[in-house]
Amino acid sequence: MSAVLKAVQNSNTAFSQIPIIDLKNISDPHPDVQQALAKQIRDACINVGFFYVKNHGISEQVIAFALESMTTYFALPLEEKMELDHTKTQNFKGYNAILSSNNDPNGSGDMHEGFEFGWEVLDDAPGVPDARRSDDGAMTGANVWPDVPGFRESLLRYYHAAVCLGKNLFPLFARALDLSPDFFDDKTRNSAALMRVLHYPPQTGPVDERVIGIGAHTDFECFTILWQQFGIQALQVLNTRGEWIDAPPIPGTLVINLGDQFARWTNDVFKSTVHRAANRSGARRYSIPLFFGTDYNVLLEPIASCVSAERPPRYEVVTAGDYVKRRLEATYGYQSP
Ligand SMILES: O=C(O)CCC(=O)C(=O)O
Ligand SMILES: [Fe+2]
Repeated sequence: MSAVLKAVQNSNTAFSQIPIIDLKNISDPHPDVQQALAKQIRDACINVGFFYVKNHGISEQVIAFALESMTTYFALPLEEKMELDHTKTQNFKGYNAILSSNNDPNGSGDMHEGFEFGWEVLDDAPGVPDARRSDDGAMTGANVWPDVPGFRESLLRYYHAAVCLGKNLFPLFARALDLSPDFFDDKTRNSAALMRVLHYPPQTGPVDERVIGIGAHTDFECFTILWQQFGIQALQVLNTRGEWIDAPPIPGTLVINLGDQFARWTNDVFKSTVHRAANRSGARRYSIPLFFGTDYNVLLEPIASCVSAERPPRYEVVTAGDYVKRRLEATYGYQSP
C-alpha cells in the first residue's frame, strides 16, 4: 500500500480547528525541509481539506490596494455594475449580482455580489508569456473590466501574486502525494485560475437559512486561495461529524482549501470540504477567492498512489475545463453563450 493510502487509513476527519502552516522555508531546497512541509500539507489535506498559510508572500500593500478598489467598485449604482453582468459576457467573467448565484442546491440564492476574471498579462509586469492561452477549450473567454480607475491593475496585481503562491504550492502537494515535485509542472502552465472579488452585505435580524452569504458548497478547482477581511467571522467548514467549525480571519494568513478537481484526481484522498459563509456582523464583508485549477485540457485521471484494489477509481475521467464549466453552469443556472 502506498504511504499516502496508509496515511488515509490513520486519518481523523472530525477536526475541531484548522491547521496553520508556516511557509517561511518554502524556498529552502533542502529535501528534509521540503518533506517536513509536505508532511504538514498531507495531514491537512487528508484530515481537513483546509489550512491557513502564513508567510505566504502576498504583500499587505497589494492586498490593501485590491480591497480599496473592490470597495469602490461595489459601491457603484447597480445599473452601472449590470453593464458587465456575467450573462452578457463569455464564460462567467464580469459582475454577478446579489442572489444571482446559488451554491447550495437546497438554497434559494447567495447573499453576495461578485466580480470575476481570469488570467491576463498586467502591462507593466508582463509575467510569463503563455503560448497556450488559446488552448482553454470550453473555458476560453476574455476578461471584461469596469471603468473604475486602478481596479484592473490592483486586482491583476493581487491575481499574479496569488498565482505565484499557487504555483509554489503545487510541488508540496506533489510531495504530499509521493509524486515527483515537478509532477504538476506541465499540467499548470496555463494558470487556469479564476479570481473573484466578493461583497457580502450584512444580514442582521432573522435570516432565512436558505439565503445566506454563500450556501454550503465545495469548490470546483484544485485549491482555492482565500483572503478574508479581518475582524468578521463568517466562514465555516463542515467536519465529518456534521459540525460547522469556524474559520475566522487570522491576520497575516490566507486560507487554502482544496476543491473537487483535487478530490477527483486523488480519488478522494485529498478532501474537498464543504464550507459556507454568512455575514451577521452588521458591517460589510469583502473576500477574495482565487480558484486555482490545472490547465483546462488536463484529464483528471486518478493518481496511481491514490488507487488500490480496496480503493478503486471513484470518478469518471473528464477534462478540467469541461468539469469547471459544468459546475459553473449549475451554480449560475444557465448555459454561457
Ligand atoms: O467568502 C468566503 O469566505 C468564502 C467564499 C467561497 O467559499 C467561494 O467563493 O467559493
Ligand atoms: Fe468556496
